[in-house]
Amino acid sequence: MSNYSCSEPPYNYTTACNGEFTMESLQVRVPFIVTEIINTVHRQVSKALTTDPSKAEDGKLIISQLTTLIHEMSTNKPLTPIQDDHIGDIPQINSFLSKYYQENTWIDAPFLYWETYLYRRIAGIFLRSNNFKSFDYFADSKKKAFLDSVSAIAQLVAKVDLLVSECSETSASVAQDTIQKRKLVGFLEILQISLWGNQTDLSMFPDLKTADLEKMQANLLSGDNKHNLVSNDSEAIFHIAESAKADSISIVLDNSGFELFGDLLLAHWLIELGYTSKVIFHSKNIPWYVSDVTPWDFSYVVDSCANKDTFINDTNKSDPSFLENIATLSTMAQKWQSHLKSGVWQVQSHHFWTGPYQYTLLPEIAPDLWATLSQSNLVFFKGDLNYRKLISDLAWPTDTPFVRAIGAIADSTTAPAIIALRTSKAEVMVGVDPETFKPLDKNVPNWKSIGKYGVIQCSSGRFA
Ligand SMILES: O=P(O)(O)OC[C@H]1O[C@](O)(CO)[C@@H](O)[C@@H]1O
Repeated sequence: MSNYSCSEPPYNYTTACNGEFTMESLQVRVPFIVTEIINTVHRQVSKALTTDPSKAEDGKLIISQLTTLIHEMSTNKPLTPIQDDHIGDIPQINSFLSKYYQENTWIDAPFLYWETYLYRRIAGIFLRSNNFKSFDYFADSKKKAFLDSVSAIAQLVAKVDLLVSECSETSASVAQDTIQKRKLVGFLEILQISLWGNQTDLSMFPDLKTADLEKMQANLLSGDNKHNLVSNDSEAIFHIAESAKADSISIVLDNSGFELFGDLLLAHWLIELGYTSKVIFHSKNIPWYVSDVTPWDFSYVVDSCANKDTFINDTNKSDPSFLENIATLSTMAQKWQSHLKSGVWQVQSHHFWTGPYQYTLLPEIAPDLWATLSQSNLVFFKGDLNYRKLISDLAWPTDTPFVRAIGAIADSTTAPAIIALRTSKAEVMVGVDPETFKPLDKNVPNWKSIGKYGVIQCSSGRFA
């Protein structure tokens, strides 16, 4: 029996309650993603047939388990316990499943639950194999989307480098309040870069073409996206950042590639302008929602940026301004590499991030992680899934205050400032004024789930 009600908001956001988008996800979008994984493994099997028969057999077994999974989804079977793969989190996930969602089928279960269940179950299929334990079935698409972003990356690095140097100017001829204004303007820009990078997510757009990616990035570069920001606490965030130098700031990452690049620029800004002495990046430890960052992706992106050859090809090799930007990027990324060596930047992974839990449960389910996050003054949560978990994926009325929706982790005596940078790809949203959302409700079909609108929201926690 499910423990939610579809009749009165706020209710759990489920396929059963919310027809169109979740149903489309269950029947089309997500099966497409699983089918792409099957195709990827199939290519591995074909290669291994003559050279490594045991790998080929292993691959075939994986394909059959993935096929079973698609069949269970399409025939709306109950969500069965996940087989243990011994990385440590499955018993807790299964007991959560049996406590709250026993006997739920795919359609009954909350969208948040069945989708996280699916990605965790897929990871288990690979982790339990002999030859594919550390195989990242999403690696190729993540790499491609990153390399396709070259033009936007080159332009953004130049922009951020300039903003940092303008804000760091120490000459007596520039008044302090001018520097302060520049810092505010720069901070607002950086937040926008990190926010809109979240549009380029390969689970929402699994078939993302280079031209579509470039179009999204062009909207970010031109500033057009700013009109689609429906809730914006950026100035409040700036004042919290300014009010006290933090020992650490945390960024709970979402997608690799272009979005991660924007997050690295945010971290660069925070260190260069002295807002903190340490940035902790929180990544996933298994392939997740197609393009989420794993520690491997993190190193790949930083190292690729440090290496000038990554982006230079026959088309751009004689473009002087491009080459200048790539040189700037390389210098900046070499600094990032040394931050990673010295611990100024740290990448941490925790099982909690790939569980099904809403973040009100963070202190209870992962007290160690919550202790780390609480030591940071600011914790940035990137993207749609983190946002849904922050607000327990409930269909709150759209003008519910963000602080109310995130519940206990907004505690005003102990909690860090919690910041959401999210482009909206699901029907749940809070903290938007009626004069903003009412016209959208009326005029833009499915405006909350099309990935075009964004929010920058903040709970001030102990800085209230
Ligand atoms: O990468 P993000 O921003 O978390 O987006 C992924 C989310 O968007 C969706 O496509 C729709 O909610 C889900 O796959 C997932 O919740």
